[in-house]
Amino acid sequence: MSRNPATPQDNRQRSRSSKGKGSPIRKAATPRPQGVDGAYGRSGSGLQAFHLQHIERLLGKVLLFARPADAVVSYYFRENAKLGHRDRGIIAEAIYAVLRRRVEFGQFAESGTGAATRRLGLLGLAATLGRDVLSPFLYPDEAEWLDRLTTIERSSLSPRVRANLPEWLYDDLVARHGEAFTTALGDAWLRPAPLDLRVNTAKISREEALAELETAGIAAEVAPMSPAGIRLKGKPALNQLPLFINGGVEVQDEGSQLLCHLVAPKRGEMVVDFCAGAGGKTLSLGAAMRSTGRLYAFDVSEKRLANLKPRLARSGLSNVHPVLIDSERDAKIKRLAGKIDRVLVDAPCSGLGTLRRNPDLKWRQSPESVLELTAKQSAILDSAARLVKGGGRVVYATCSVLEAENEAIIRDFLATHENFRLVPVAEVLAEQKIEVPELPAEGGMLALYPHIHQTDGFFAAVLERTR
Ligand SMILES: C[S@@+](CC[C@H](N)C(=O)[O-])C[C@H]1O[C@@H](n2cnc3c(N)ncnc32)[C@H](O)[C@@H]1O
Repeated sequence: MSRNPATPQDNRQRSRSSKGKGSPIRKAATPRPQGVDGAYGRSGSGLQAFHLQHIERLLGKVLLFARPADAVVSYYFRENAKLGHRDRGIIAEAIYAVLRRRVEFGQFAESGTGAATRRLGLLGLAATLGRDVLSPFLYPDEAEWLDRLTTIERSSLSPRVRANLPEWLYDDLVARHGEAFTTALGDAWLRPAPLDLRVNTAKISREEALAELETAGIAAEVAPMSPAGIRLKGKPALNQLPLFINGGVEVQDEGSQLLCHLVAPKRGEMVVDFCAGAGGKTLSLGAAMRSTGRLYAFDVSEKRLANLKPRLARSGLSNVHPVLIDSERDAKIKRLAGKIDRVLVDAPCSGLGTLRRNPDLKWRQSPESVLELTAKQSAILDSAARLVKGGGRVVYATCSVLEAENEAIIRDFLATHENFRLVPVAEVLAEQKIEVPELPAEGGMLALYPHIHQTDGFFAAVLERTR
C-alpha cells in the first residue's frame, strides 16, 4: 500500500465528493460554533506536521493512564517548552477529544492502517479542527479511511459507543436511570463545561461584579441557580483581571456553590471543612460566615492546603484555619468532638461527575477503585459525624454520579447512627430561595447532572444530629 502523503490537490478533490452529515467526524472546514470538543472552527487552522508528531507521542503517554491526563500533558509541555500557546491548544484539544470519545474512536481505529496512536490522533484532530484541514498531512489510505468514516451516521452506533463510557459505568447508569438518561448524560460529558464564577459577596455585589466584567469586555450572565453565581460566555483568562486578583470573584462550578449553600453556616459558628483541598468550598463557606467564627480547613495533603494559602490571601478572609491531618482519625480532630455546628465532608471520590473536565477518569476508575473509595468515604463520614454538637449538621458531598459513593453511603450511615436524621435538601434550599430543577423526590438528597443542571455531576446529603 502506498504511504505517500497525498497532495493537498488530491484530497481537495476527494473531500468534495465525500458525505459527512451526522457523522462523528467533522467534515466542514468552515468556522463553526463551539463544538463537541470545545474548539472553535478555524479557517486557517495553523495545523502543521509537527503537531501530529507531538499528538502521537503524547497520546502514547496519556493512554497509559498511569497518571492524570492533565498532569501528563502539563509535564509534556514543560519538557517541550518551544511549543507556543497555539501549538499547545491544537495538541491538547486533540488529546482531550480522544479521551472523551475513546470508545467511538477506538472502534473507528480498528479499521485503517499505521500506528494506533496516529489513527486516534487523526480522529482527534478531525473532531476538533475538521477533516479537511488534515488533507495535506494524510497518506492516501488514511484519507480514504477518514472519508469512509465521514459517511457513518452517529445514530447507527450502539448506545454505549455513542455514550463513550466503559461498560461497567454504562451498565451502572442504565440500571439506575435507564438508557435515555444515560445517553443524554454521556452526550453532556462530551461537551466542555462552562466557566462559572462565585462572587465574594463579602467584598462586592453580584451586580457590581457583572458590571466590572462588562467593562473588561467579558461576556457574562447571572448563573441560573446559585445566588452568588456568574456564568461566563467563553473561557477568558482571568488571572490578570483586577476583579479576580482582588478576590472579588473565584472560579467555582455552580454545582459546587450549591453544596456550600447546603452547609449554610452562620456568622460566629464553629465550622469544619473536612476535606478542604485547595479550598474551593472553604472560601465560599468563609464568605457565608462573613469572616466571623472559626472555619477549620482539614486535609491530609500538605500540597493542596498550601495551594489554599494564596486564595485565602486574595479572599481577605480571616476566619480560616488550615489544619494538616494525618488521617480521619487524627488526634487534632478528636479535640473538637461535639463542638462543631457544621461540617462539610467533600469526600475524596471517583470524580466521575467531572468527566467534562477530566475525561480520563472514565478510563482511570474501575469498580475496584470505587470500592476502595467507598470504604474511605464511610470512615471519613463516621469521623466527621463525631465533631458535631446536638442540632449540628454534616453535609456529605461528592462529585460522583455513582450510587455506591453517594446514596449507599448515606443509607449505611443512617442505619448505624440513630442519632442522625436526613434533612431534605429541598427544605434547606427553599429557606435560601434557591430553586433547583428536578430534585430527586425520594430521600431528599441532591443529585446534579450536566445534562439537566449544566453543572458537573454532584451529590449531597444533609445529616442533622438529633441528640
Ligand atoms: C474532593 S477533594 C476536595 C476538594 C475541595 N473541597 C474543593 O472544593 O476544592 C477531596 C479531598 O479530600 C482529601 N482527603 C483524602 N483523604 C482524606 C482524609 N482521610 N481526611 C481528610 N481529607 C482527606 C484529599 O486530599 C482531597 O483534597
